[in-house]
Amino acid sequence: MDSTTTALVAAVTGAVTTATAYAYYQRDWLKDQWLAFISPVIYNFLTGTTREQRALKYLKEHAREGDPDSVLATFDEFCRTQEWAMNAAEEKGEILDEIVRELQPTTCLELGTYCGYSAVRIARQLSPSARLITVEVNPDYAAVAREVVKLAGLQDKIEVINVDSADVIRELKQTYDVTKLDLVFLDHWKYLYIRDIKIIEEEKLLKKGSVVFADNVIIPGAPGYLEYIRGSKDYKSTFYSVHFEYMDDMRDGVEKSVYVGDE
Ligand SMILES: C[S@@+](CC[C@H](N)C(=O)[O-])C[C@H]1O[C@@H](n2cnc3c(N)ncnc32)[C@H](O)[C@@H]1O
Ligand SMILES: [Mg+2]
Repeated sequence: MDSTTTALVAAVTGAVTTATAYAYYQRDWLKDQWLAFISPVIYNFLTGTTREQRALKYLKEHAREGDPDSVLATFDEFCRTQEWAMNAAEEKGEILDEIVRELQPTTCLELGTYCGYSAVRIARQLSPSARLITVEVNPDYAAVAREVVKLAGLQDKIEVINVDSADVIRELKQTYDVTKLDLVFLDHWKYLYIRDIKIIEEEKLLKKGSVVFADNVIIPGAPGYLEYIRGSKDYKSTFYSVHFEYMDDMRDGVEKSVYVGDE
């Protein structure tokens, strides 16, 4: 081998080794991408339906109408026995349940509705006068979520808005008659957590004791948000180590931040 070939072989071997090591190091992230985006595309192509339509069909066939607990249990069953979906799932759901029980919020905002699993989870525990505004940018997901909410009988408590989260937050006071938010659930795309919490602050939508609950701060991960919220004197934050949704061998985390700043 001449020196050019030797250098080329060394460079290729080095690149492959580095890429393999990186992929191994990032294997949870890769698994997440596979579950969330790659495998459904293949299945959708083969069946001519979407995962969300398949989930809705399963819910309509198996859940008790007007019974939110049955809708949640059936959705969990679908995700564990049929297809994975990016719902907050049981373990994080129980933490969310506990927050709602303790806080007794009147006005709740969720960013990232998807099929409405966590919206149903939150709204089923709200008092008669309380409400949840949930925001979903994808029209197909929003349409499924509205049907899931209706199946659970919670359409009077949950408003599903199909607009980008930033636009809704800026309109909350004017258009949606919101004064302050008691509970904010951040569960849309992770890089948007920091953008949107800052808009929520600018709009002065938090009051002392408001809770901001952020999902998936480890997988896919929201490091910038964690650094911001933990470094701010306006929040007291607690991290919970939990399993990634429907994956008993993957660790994720959620961050509960209580607002203690000026109103
Ligand atoms: C992880 S899923 C939400 C899961 C849901 N909270 C649950 O636990 O049942 C994230 C959702 O956020 C939506 N999303 C992403 N960016 C958004 C934005 N800027 N505004 C509103 N929704 C957004 C995505 O379309 C996706 O459906
Ligand atoms: Mg999530």
